[in-house]
Amino acid sequence: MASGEMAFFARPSSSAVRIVAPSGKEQEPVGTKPSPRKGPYSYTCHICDCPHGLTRICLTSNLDSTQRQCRNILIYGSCKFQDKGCIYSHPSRDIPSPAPPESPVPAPALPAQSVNAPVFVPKTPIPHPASPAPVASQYYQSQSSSSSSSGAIDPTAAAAELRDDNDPVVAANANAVAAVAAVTPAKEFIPFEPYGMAESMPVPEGSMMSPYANPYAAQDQAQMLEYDAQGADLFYSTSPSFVRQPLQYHLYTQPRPEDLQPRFFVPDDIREELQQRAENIHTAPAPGLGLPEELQGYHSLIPLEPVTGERRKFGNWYSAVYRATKASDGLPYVLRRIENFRLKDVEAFSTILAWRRIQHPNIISVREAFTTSAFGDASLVVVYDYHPNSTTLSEVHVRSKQPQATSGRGSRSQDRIPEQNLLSYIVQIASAVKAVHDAGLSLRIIDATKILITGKNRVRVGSCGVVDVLMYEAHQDMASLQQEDLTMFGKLILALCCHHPGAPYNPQKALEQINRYYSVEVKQIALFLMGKPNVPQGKKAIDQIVDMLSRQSIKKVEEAHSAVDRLEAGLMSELENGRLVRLLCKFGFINERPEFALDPRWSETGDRYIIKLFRDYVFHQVDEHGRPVVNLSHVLTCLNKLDAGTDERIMLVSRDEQSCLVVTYKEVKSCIESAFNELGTAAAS
Ligand SMILES: Nc1ncnc2c1ncn2[C@@H]1O[C@H](COP(=O)(O)OP(=O)(O)OP(=O)(O)O)[C@@H](O)[C@H]1O
Repeated sequence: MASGEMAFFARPSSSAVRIVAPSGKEQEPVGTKPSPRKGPYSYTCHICDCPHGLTRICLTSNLDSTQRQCRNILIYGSCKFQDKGCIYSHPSRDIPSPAPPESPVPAPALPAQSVNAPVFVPKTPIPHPASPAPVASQYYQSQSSSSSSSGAIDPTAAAAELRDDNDPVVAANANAVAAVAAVTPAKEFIPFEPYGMAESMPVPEGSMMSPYANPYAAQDQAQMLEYDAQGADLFYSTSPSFVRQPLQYHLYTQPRPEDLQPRFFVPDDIREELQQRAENIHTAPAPGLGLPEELQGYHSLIPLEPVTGERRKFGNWYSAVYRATKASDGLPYVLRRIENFRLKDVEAFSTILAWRRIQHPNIISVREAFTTSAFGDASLVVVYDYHPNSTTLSEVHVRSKQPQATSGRGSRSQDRIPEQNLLSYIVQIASAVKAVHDAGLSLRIIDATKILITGKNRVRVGSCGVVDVLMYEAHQDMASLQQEDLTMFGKLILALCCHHPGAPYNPQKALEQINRYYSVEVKQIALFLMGKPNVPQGKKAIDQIVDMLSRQSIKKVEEAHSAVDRLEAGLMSELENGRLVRLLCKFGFINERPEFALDPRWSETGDRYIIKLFRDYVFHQVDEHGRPVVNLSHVLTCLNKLDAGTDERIMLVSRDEQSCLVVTYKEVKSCIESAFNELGTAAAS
């Protein structure tokens, strides 16, 4: 850790604060303990030996105490000890409480309006001039280490000590301490530039790369934009009219200390996946596609496959797939449209009701079905759950052409499917088939183009119920339909093993391929599904496959449990972040509030002043060169200690560096709670 950072974590060994006389005045030798009433600078800390007996905060000053206004007036608005021996001056009770200490305003070189203007900060670091570089923070840094042994910390002594120095540069700095503190860059707005810091950050030992490196740095812009534009040119005759910046999935948590990663942030791969899905849901429909604006309560239709080129068929019917938003719940759904379908019997929809009851992790849920003329023809539409960023098994493993989904996961793998992945697919599909057969239904189509990969090795069978409506008139026997399901399942395995859709039509060659690359287990399953039943009743059953897969099923259950554990751990880390965000929201409600309860200085006085100083301590630290310290680990550490309300003490220094308060996190926490409760009570009344 950089030495500048260490200063943040330096823990004062004592809360005693020595008051030092300004130069030119006589100073009592350190160690003597005169009566607090005797001399202007000869008293010790409120905490250890003050007449107030305060144990909460320690206030310091280097002014004459008889002239100096009591800080309790400044902070609490009143002093309990005003008539009981407090040595400071108290204004008449009729006079309103003065404002808290303010930073000295530097000589007005700029018009008043410019004071609050955003500060321009060049992106490239500007070399700091020799003077006035070593300012107060540098002093604190050295003092904090020495003070930990002496037990005395005195920020105002910085100026005094610097003045004593013969070095004219340092002496000039001493005069500039207060002014510099007033215009310290800590108050400036510095745009957060995570990757801008990469060069200055140390690379942890043993790390393969800088923890602050942009994970996308290797990708060139064109590559990233390809993701952005993917599908748009392919799918739409007119290109989308908007320009969108490519999303950098890891931008928001960089830079971050590597050791904090597992505890405070969801793993990169999971976050990227979830963000891609969220982004996928919010893609807007391209104009000029001639799609209906509204359709039985669905709007914002967007095609999920190319609208130009070869028309897609579903059996004998032309078909199209759209994503649409349902007006009643605002969620995205998939509409599978079958063109030019004339429904002869509304009873055909009865099977859709049966499908709606099937909720299975490997089946895409069926929501509803209806007919519509909104497309200009008589269309059948079946509505399914939408799984963003998914792609079909065919696109990834079977089909010879390039993937064409709006935003599918990964491109087609030319490689053989690893045995474990293949078995995982087989177990999941067998589970789906079993659920459907147990419900007295049949899938009627088990094909690589209709099975979606919706996550890592996660498949779901789709397009359920459509064939039931289309073929309702045929009144086919359910038992034989289920037998057909099993045969189709076997064909699918052959197609996947050979990653070719024509493989099932040359089973001999396909089995040779399986022999070469896969285990006997896979071959036996494929043979059983494709072959003739060898059971007395003359029928194959999905339960037989489930039995054959029992060993694999146990493995997959274990893997699924591990995956759940991993996700829960990720969720847990975000849970912590949620806690910190709530804390930051409280800060936001309290700090810099312009007016509350008719008091324009509410957020600057009383407990709120401590909160303001704590905010500065957490976020507005500067290093020895006056540069802002953007140190996430400092922020997280402070906020966690605050949330826990620890007894650890920290020293809060006012912006003018004229006073400091030594408080515990517990005390800051209670200040925040009381200030926030005040706001909450007022909001509720
Ligand atoms: N429920 C769904 N959620 C998300 N995307 C889906 C869903 N159903 C289908 N899709 C996507 O819609 C696209 C088109 O689906 P479709 O079933 O027509 O597949 P296909 O590969 O084009 O098959 P075909 O060649 O038979 O048309 C696919 O890329 C698929 O990823």
